[in-house]
Amino acid sequence: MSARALGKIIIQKVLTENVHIKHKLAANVRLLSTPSGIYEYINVTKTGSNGSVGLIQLNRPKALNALCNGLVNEVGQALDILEADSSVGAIVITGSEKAFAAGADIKEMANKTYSETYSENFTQNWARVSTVRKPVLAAVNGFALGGGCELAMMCDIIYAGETAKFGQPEILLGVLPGVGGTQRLTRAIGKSKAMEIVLTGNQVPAQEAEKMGLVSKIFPVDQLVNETVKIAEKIASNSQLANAAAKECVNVAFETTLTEGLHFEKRMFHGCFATKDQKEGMAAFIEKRKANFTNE
Ligand SMILES: CCC/C=C/C(=O)SCCNC(=O)CCNC(=O)[C@H](O)C(C)(C)COP(=O)([O-])OP(=O)([O-])OC[C@H]1O[C@@H](n2cnc3c(N)ncnc32)[C@H](O)[C@@H]1OP(=O)([O-])[O-]
Repeated sequence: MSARALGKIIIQKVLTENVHIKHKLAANVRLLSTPSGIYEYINVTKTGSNGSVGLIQLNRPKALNALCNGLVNEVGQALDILEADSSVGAIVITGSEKAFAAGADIKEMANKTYSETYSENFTQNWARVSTVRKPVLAAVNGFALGGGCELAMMCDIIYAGETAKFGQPEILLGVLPGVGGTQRLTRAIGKSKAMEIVLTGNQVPAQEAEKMGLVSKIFPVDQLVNETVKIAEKIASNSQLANAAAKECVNVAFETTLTEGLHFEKRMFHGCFATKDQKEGMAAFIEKRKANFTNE
């Protein structure tokens, strides 16, 4: 089958069974593929007005989007492409209604030895998500467990469907979270709650996760992706330079003292005055018109 025919089938799949992209958004969907061909474990499209939102949908339904090495590599490739595409201002990562991702692929890693994990530097390819400079939003329906919860936490904003469930059940497998679960969870919700989740392996419903501060907002299951794309579209309409600088500042808040963080933020703010987008944004306000940012 030709790549074009395969592409058509995948687009149709995206439109009909996957992520409830409504007609307005679907009209903008364009298929993206790797340099070497079509993805096996994910669907990647550009959506929103002018294709300004990159949408990555994890698509390994039989294994509840378990994060095998191939899937994680594909997410990395897609992020490279979307990061390099100047027409994309924000990225959304989602799964299916049943599962965002049920964790790292247990079957794939069950027989690994310590020397293999150490020499391969197992999980190093997961880090790509957290190094993306454009805003990344997670739209979580269903299970976000283990590495799935960690993947969501690598994103900048987490939105959840009403029936989403978060958890770090690695302890039940005789291990512990390995791609940031203990660290990001503790920073997000504090020691006691994080410890409870990590040590019990219990699943936390979306409503509870929202109260703890892990989730920013909850939407009905069938509206989650649409609503997340809408917010991503709004973010994508900002200056990409200002977005990246603001994201850097918020992330620095996790890594440094308040004094250092305030200093860094002030310097980044000063830096904005070197951009055309600052001139355009402020002129647009004064002239009572919409800003037309050029990311310069
Ligand atoms: C690496 C960095 C550190 C991260 C570590 C981790 O994430 S450790 C992981 C932490 N995560 C966990 O411990 C969660 C493990 N998963 C579960 O506990 C349950 O699947 C469930 C509660 C999510 C859903 O229950 P349910 O009764 O609705 O569904 P079901 O159970 O019938 O599953 C359907 C199919 O999906 C398959 N599959 C699912 N997950 C995985 C996986 N992670 N792997 C592989 N396969 C997985 C499952 O085997 C089955 O396939 P089969 O056998 O029919 O060919």
